Amino acid sequence: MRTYLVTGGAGFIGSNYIHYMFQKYDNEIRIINVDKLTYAGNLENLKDIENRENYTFVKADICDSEAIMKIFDENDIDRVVHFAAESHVDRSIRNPEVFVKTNVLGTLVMLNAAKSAWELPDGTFRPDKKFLHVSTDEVYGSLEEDGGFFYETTPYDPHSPYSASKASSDMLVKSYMDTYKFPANITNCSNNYGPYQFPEKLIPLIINNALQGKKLPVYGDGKNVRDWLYVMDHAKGIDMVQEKGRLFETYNIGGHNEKQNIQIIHIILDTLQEMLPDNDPRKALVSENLITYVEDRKGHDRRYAIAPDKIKEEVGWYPETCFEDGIRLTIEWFFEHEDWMKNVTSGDYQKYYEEMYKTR
Ligand SMILES: Cc1cn([C@H]2C[C@H](O)[C@@H](COP(=O)(O)OP(=O)(O)O[C@H]3O[C@H](CO)[C@@H](O)[C@H](O)[C@H]3O)O2)c(=O)[nH]c1=O
Repeated sequence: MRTYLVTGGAGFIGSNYIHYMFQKYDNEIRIINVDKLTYAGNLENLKDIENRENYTFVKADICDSEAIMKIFDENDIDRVVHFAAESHVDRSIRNPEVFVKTNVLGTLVMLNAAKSAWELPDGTFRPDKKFLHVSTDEVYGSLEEDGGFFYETTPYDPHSPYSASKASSDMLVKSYMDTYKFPANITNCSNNYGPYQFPEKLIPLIINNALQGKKLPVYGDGKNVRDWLYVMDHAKGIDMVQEKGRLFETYNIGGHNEKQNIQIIHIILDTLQEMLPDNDPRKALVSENLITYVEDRKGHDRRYAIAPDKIKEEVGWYPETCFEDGIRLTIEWFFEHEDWMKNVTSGDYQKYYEEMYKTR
């Protein structure tokens, strides 16, 4: 039975990945989930699988090398899938330190722990051990509005403290592959959306605000473009890269679904109107009048878009969920999980929201 060590498995993408893996492999795998449970990590995301015999949760910080080494000492880990990261660009602009600590130093700790557990006396690695580092397309910088794509060969040009920290972590993984032949892959994904996403990110924030008749903040002119990827497609892509991809390679994972932010907001409003029953009082609150243009994000990247070729040709992966279906599934999930949203938006979130949006 293959044993996975998943970091950040209580977060948005990590918890979707764990769900995907149990749906796919059921009792053929074991998953150990290590998560620090920051504001963005939530064990509620894993309620339905927490009692499985082949699942273990460990509360630990990836920067705590002793705690991480202990997991490797006590378990024969076959796969590491490294999600744990500070991920929100706006937060990184206000407080970069924690991004460097978690994303850069945390990745180094994970690399060192896996290396020492997997390395043989002759400097080669135990067969069939693999590390996958989950990263972002933001490391490539920003594209022109009217064309071009990110390729795996595109030079790195990160702009925000967040993307700079992810670029640094990618470089560390690359250095371990180049120097030690450490068995790893890097994936760089586009913007994810779907169940369990924390409402600091555009899509869940707009859904949550619209349902309460709160303003919908649009940064700048609203014409920045993101390439939206349904999170379960991403989870599948990660698994396929790890099992079918060439070791030491980078694979970009994109949604091939470019949309301007303002288009996303209109689609959400239309879909909410369509899905809410006539007798639901929230229906009257959902309105285009809530759209409010606010101060732009500092250094706001204009456009991200990933070329589909490499992962499709080499691994056979492509995004299966069209945006129309993905956004309906997402909204449906938020309708069915009102308590989840209430929980994550109580307490600290209110403070964050007021602080972040008070000048906006
Ligand atoms: C929260 C918020 C965002 N925006 C804009 C800023 C961006 O152009 C776009 C999406 O913003 P965010 O949801 O914060 O996502 P973005 O900055 O693109 O970064 C995401 O996507 C990246 C992948 O591209 C991930 O690596 C990041 O971890 C993830 O946070 O919407 C608004 O106009 N208003 C808002 O209130």
